[in-house]
Amino acid sequence: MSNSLEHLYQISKKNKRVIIGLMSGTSLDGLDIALCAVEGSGLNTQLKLLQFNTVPYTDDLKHKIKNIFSKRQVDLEQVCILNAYLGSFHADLILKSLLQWNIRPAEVDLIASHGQTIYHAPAALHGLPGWPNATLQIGDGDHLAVKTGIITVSDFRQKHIAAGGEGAPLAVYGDYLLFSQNGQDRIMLNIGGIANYTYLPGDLDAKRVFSTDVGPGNTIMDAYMQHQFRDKYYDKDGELAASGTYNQELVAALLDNEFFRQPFPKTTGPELFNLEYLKTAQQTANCQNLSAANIMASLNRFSAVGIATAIRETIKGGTGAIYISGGGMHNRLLQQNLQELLPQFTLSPLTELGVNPDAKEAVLFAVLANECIANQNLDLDFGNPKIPTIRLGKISLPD
Ligand SMILES: Nc1ncnc2c1ncn2[C@@H]1O[C@H](COP(=O)(O)OP(=O)(O)OP(=O)(O)O)[C@@H](O)[C@H]1O
Ligand SMILES: CC(=O)N[C@H]1[C@@H]2OC[C@@H](O2)[C@@H](O)[C@@H]1O[C@H](C)C(=O)O
Repeated sequence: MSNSLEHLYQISKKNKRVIIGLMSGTSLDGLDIALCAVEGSGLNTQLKLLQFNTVPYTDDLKHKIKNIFSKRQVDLEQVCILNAYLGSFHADLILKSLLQWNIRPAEVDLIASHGQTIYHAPAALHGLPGWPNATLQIGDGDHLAVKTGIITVSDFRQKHIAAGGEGAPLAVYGDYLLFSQNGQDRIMLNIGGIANYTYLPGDLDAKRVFSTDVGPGNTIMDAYMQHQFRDKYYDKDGELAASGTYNQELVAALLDNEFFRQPFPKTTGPELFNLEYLKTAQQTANCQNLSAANIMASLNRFSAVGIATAIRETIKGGTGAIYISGGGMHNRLLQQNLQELLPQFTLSPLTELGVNPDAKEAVLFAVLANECIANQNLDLDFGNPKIPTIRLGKISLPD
């Protein structure tokens, strides 16, 4: 057996693994690096976050990714180059973080790399009869494995599609394993560029568990801020939106899309929710001349209503606990809007469950890599063809 294969086999037999989870999401703000100690697997998984870093991308890198991100036509040479570049660059960022944390690469068992989504095209979005769900993440795992010397699991979404899903949300697996609680209905809400949540019923019935995207979190707000104000990437603390008033007609027009009528679970992305989407809604609502503050207030309300409506549909007439993660939890107006729209629910930051909310998605990928490598059957069955019971990810060996 080769050294790497032997090493992989040894790691698969371990009961405790040190795993680095990586996430670079649709907001393109940087790379989240979560160093995790994972014990056990499946329903016996215990996870401790040992270290966490977010390394912001430079404006130049953001610009280069944006040029090929969620666009139907791009420069294919740039896609090809960025695929190799991001893999290798993420490896550099890991090595720097490990140095900072005083940890040798040999102490790490696995890297779990999400990569950078550059296009997400579920069939419901591309609408081409007979063509499959599809999604594309770049930043190849081989570059991470070779440069760091650490076995890398990456490209988690393809097998999900191959097995009947849409390639997302993958949060369902980790959320179920880490956060299910007997006796409490939970919504694990993540507000990134796109907002999604996992429903965890208090009776722990896996057949009722699901994760779904619910529409925009920050993505249109961010796009509008960046377009309107060259030096602003997002509406810090929701201040601009809070200085305006939302326009009811515009909010209604924003909500009037087939995506909101599709059943759960469903997925989406900035391929749909972008500035063009806003422009069309403004035309429908006949409100092209709103101030920037009023547009931001409307977009903020739109995100909140989309999220709240989906949650109320999931836990009909009930109450429950909502644990929030993702950058949108720092947007005060969005939080106020959500609390107003969901008066029967308790909204808390994920910190309350002992996990850094900014680290959550990176942590969830560490859990997926752990499941991929664990020398045990996957003891998960959601009974939902869109949430396949399958090990996800591709394994890259360093030599
Ligand atoms: N202080 C803040 N005030 C308002 N918004 C904030 C603040 N901090 C972060 N955000 C928002 O959060 C976004 C980043 O969130 P996050 O990193 O969770 O998204 P992501 O992981 O890239 O997206 P996704 O989960 O869709 O892949 C920023 O682009 C911004 O819109
Ligand atoms: C294709 C893709 O990258 N989707 C992301 C995105 O960001 C949030 C939402 O849209 C979610 O569906 C998914 O990420 C999380 C981590 C998931 O798969 O659960």
